[in-house]
Amino acid sequence: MTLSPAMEPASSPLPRSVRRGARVARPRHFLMCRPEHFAVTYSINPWMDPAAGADTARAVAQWEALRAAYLSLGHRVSLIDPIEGLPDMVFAANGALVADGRAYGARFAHPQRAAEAPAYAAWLRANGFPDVREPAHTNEGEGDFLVLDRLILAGTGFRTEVAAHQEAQEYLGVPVVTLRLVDPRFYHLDTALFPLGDDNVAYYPGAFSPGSRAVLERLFPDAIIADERDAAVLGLNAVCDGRNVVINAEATGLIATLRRHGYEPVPVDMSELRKSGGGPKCCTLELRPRQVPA
Ligand SMILES: NC(=[NH2+])NCCC[C@H](N)C(=O)O
Repeated sequence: MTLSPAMEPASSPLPRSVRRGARVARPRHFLMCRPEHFAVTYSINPWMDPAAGADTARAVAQWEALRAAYLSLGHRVSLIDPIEGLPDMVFAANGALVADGRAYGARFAHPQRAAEAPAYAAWLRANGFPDVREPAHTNEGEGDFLVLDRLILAGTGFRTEVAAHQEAQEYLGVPVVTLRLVDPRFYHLDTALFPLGDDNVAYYPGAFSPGSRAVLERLFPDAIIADERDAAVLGLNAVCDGRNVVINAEATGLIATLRRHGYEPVPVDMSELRKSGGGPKCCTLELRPRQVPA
């Protein structure tokens, strides 16, 4: 039933636009890498247990379903060729940070992934993003840099160095806000927080230092707060286009909360890729074109 404005309850917890179902999706351009060489052969985060093994065919099937979900939502997906011997290359988010048509290249914290950085930089240069900055400091791309409308949130504590936050800010000319991660299960910012559009976010407070939690409360008084159960299935490793939220299916509490706030959850099964510590967002690098001034 649609309420006429006069009939709306005086103190509804949600903004009027949400009650009218006005969340608007914006089409995106994503870069992905098919996990043909996916494996868990080393351990650089607490999710990775080489002894437990991983099923490459299952990972590919889950990844194909993720790609199909993006395409069905009207997004564009480009592909970078996977490289043998780089089992984590499927996690395209770590390959760079692309904003306003320019790319800030990655520099991985662990030697096992180092060769991914030049591969992603070369792809970007050959595919419409000639402006790729070679970073002087360790950073794992969109794993630790999340772009909002007016600022970039940047994680540190496990992988990306604060010096890289400053380097990205100087290069891109966008304010970069440093957030300190403290729980090793949430070693990248994109495992603990995702942008919702409209300069709002969803996050799990327990992943952040007290000071960073206070920063988040101050910046995002209307944020969606996730609990530990949803965080522990990597429910925060989600991709929102402003309306649809592609999210791990097991994050049932967060899925219900998102729906209540007017978002359209699109659950996906990423259980095989989670054995490496990844979810939908990790598999997805957003390619943001140059903004043409209005
Ligand atoms: N954007 C992400 N959170 N990527 C997940 C990367 C997973 C990979 N095994 C690593 O530890 O580096």
